[in-house]
Amino acid sequence: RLNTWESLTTGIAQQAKGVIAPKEKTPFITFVLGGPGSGKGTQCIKIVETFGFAHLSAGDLLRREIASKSADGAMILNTIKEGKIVPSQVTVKLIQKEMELSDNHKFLIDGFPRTEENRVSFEQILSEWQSQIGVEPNVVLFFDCPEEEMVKRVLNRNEGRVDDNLETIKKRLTVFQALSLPVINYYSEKGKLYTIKAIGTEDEIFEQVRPIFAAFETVG
Ligand SMILES: Nc1ncnc2c1ncn2[C@@H]1O[C@H](COP(=O)(O)OP(=O)(O)O)[C@@H](O)[C@H]1O
Ligand SMILES: O=c1ccn([C@@H]2O[C@H](COP(=O)(O)OP(=O)(O)O)[C@@H](O)[C@H]2O)c(=O)[nH]1
Ligand SMILES: [Mg+2]
Repeated sequence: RLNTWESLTTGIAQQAKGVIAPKEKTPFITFVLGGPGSGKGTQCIKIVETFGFAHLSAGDLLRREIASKSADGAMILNTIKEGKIVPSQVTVKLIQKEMELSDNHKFLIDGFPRTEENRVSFEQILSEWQSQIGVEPNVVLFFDCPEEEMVKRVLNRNEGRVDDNLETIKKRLTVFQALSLPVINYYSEKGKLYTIKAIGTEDEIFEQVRPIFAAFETVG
């Protein structure tokens, strides 16, 4: 019997690709959290290479909306320039669509949830899809990085982002402290949080990340 997740995702996958690709596996969801410049995106690439996850960057999905000149594009651009958080319904819808279109069942959700409101909205979606197996992510990674290091990295990022300037970075750090740390604390209390000391080389940091996912691989 198809569960809710399977029937939903199969229907959409068929429409999109013209093939029947039933999803047999329970989704495995990882949230990747940490301040701006803490190295989330960089480590996600390594996790994808090593463990075969689908990488969904909330920031990339929002930037894609801006680039495609969609109805929400101008609002998203202004919000990002101000270092504020886009309304949950917009971000959750984009993430949901990507998950439905993916052939993968292992998801890295990078840079989301950034607020308690983001978290609750996403968990509501999960609960509709998979009421039988709970509404929590399986793993929450927290890249813990000193502010001065994050500022240095963001100013050197060179991706032409409208928010990678000192003025916006200061706002983003304030938003991170006020709105995102409560989400991290929530998952810490739930026993889901894996804190990574996010200083050192990319490879050194990945050696802290690797055993977390390796442990889940052996469990199955
Ligand atoms: N361990 C590291 N040491 C130095 N620079 C890093 C490290 N990891 C990532 N960077 C660089 O810092 C910048 C921010 O990294 P990124 O992965 O985009 O972070 P985030 O997604 O958390 O904002 C990028 O230019 C990246 O190349
Ligand atoms: O769930 C999200 C993710 C991102 N953003 C916005 O997009 C910006 C860039 O996010 P991204 O994750 O790309 O930045 P990073 O932390 O990687 O530097 C943030 O500052 C927010 O303004 C948002 O509103 N909601
Ligand atoms: Mg990023």
